[in-house]
Amino acid sequence: MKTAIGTLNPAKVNAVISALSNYEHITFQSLKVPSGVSDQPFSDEETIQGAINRAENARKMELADLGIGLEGGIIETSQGFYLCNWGALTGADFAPIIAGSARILLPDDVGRKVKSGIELGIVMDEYANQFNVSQNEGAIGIFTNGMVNRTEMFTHISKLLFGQYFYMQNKSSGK
Ligand SMILES: O=P(O)(O)OP(=O)(O)OP(=O)(O)OC[C@H]1O[C@@H](n2cnc3c(O)ncnc32)[C@H](O)[C@@H]1O
Ligand SMILES: [Mg+2]
Repeated sequence: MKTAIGTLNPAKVNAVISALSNYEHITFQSLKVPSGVSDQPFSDEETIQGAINRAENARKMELADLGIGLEGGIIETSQGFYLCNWGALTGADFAPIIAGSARILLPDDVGRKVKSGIELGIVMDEYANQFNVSQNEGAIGIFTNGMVNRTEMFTHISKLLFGQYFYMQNKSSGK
């Protein structure tokens, strides 16, 4: 079963592949696609929409059976700014399957810089004095001292997505 992944970011691609490593009948193709939302989504709603758009764009461009989209964003609450990440799994004959991940509070100065219009990836490189944080451990890796990295978090989302898909398949085939 051919699945198109709507990104070339290795932190995301490796996450999807590792989540499905025991399912050999599922093959993957990754490609860069438009998310249809801002480069830095700023609400759950916008982040979810970005994930759905990536999944659908990837599926259609690759003529694949399934499309998967993973999108990172930030939300503002009365407690401060939180990192949020969402994923979507789509196919021609079912409504998008959605899943979100754990969220953590960001330092206020990081959140405010993102709110002022700078992408989190850029803010994080400067904050951590590193290069390409978003393609490696991610903000979540930096702020959890490496205990949960971005790939691990997206692996969890990928399992939540495909798990729901397999459940739906089994249910409709009466298993
Ligand atoms: O190539 P794509 O798939 O777009 O990967 P990306 O790293 O840009 O990731 P997103 O578009 O999903 O995330 C939106 C922005 O938020 C940043 N971002 C999101 N989560 C992050 C994290 O955990 N660590 C660092 N940057 C993060 C990311 O770098 C982008 O600037
Ligand atoms: Mg991006």
